[in-house]
Amino acid sequence: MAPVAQRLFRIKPADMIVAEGGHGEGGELRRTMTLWQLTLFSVGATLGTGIFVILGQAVPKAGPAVVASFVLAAITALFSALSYAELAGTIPVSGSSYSYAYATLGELVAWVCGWCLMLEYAVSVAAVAVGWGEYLNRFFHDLLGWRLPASVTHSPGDQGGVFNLTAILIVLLATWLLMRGTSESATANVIFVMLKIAVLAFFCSVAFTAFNTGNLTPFAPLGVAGVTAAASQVFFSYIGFDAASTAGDEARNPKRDLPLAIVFSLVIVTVVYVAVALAAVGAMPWQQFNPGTTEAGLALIANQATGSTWAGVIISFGAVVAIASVVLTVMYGQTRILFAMSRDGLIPKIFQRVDPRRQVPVANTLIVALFISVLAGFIPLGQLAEATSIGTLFAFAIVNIGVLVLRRTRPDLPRSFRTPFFPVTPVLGVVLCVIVMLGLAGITWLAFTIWMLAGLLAYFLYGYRNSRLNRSVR
Ligand SMILES: NC(=[NH2+])NCCC[C@H](N)C(=O)O
Repeated sequence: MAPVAQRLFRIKPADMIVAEGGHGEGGELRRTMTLWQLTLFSVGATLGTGIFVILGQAVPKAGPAVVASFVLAAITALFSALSYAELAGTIPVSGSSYSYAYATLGELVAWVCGWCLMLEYAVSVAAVAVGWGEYLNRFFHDLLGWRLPASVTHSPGDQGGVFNLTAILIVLLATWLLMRGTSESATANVIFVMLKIAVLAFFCSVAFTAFNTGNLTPFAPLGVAGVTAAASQVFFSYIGFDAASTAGDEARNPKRDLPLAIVFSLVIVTVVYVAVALAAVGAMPWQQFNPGTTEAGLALIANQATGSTWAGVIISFGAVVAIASVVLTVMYGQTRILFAMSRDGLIPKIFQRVDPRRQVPVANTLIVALFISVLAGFIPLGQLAEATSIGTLFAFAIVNIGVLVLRRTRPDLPRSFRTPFFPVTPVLGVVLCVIVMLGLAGITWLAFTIWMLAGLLAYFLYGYRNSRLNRSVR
């Protein structure tokens, strides 16, 4: 048996990761996704509750300068996106940053990364599902003048909530779709994304009719600190541009397409967000964005701008259909990450069992659905979103470090994309991730610490012993 340190930092060779991509027990994943589908897959995983709900919550922190916060968050995301693109083009498999860390920084870091990805994926699905419920309720309210009772639309303790049934509903619907197979879901996703962009464009056109430049001055009433605080909060809305990196095993031409899909999707969402944020703060004085009452914020602004509820009906209907696509694609991503971790022996085998008829990891999907439902039903949106961001930023930092390491240790590997201005870009990537993390609440840090300790415990009790690399390193 190898000494402990050697086992903790054992590396899974990049070539080996590439060679075994897509094989599970009982079947293989299919290579069906094109560049177009991969890009829209990432956009679909990104545009969601962040822009539809969290924008409204961030305005009181920064004032009209929330637009600058969106740009700041986009820049943070961009540095990490370039690192993702480089690693995705070098090690084009499913499993995202987890697989990259395994090839560069060793098993323990890979495990930590995979554990953070559960925050980025499973926990974020719960957050998104809660935002979905808000729009469903706004839709009922604006169309019928009736809403579901607070007891089944809020988490316990929040405005009389008992448990958030609406959020759980959408999780179950996505589970059902995923069980029917990937390529069908990818096609459905293209339609959802188109709809989502159409709804946001509609919002902009309505809000711009009520645009008042007076609303933009003073631009940054709460100063630079307000802008950065809001940037930490809206960072959540950018999470997901990396989603294509979880579908490497199902991409037709992963080496060429994954890096492009990652960068394209980030550019698309940045343009959309800045336009929507500008339209929102131009249409409504920032003082009227009240942190407690901005539920389904975009619909509310549109109603104010038009003086009637028809615009709200359209926006909330679109949001309900569109945010559903985030739940779908991100849940898909989570199952594929667990698939990769299970293949490596770090979590139990049940996660890599592929149903031979449907070619889908069925048990895996059901376990993920259960975990997400519990979170979505019982924890409020703000906390879920912050937990998502802190875990994601940590994983992003590791990816940036991974680029630095792999250039040194494996300069020979063919890279279909190289991050520009190396090593400045990945180093800045790490620094920006840390700055944004520092903007998150103390309670988020506490939850994150507990989550990480639980992860380490799980690793030493299970993964450390059952790792498939145990057979090669002796
Ligand atoms: N891994 C993910 N793509 N998670 C989804 C993140 C949330 C998404 N950015 C939104 O605004 O709703």
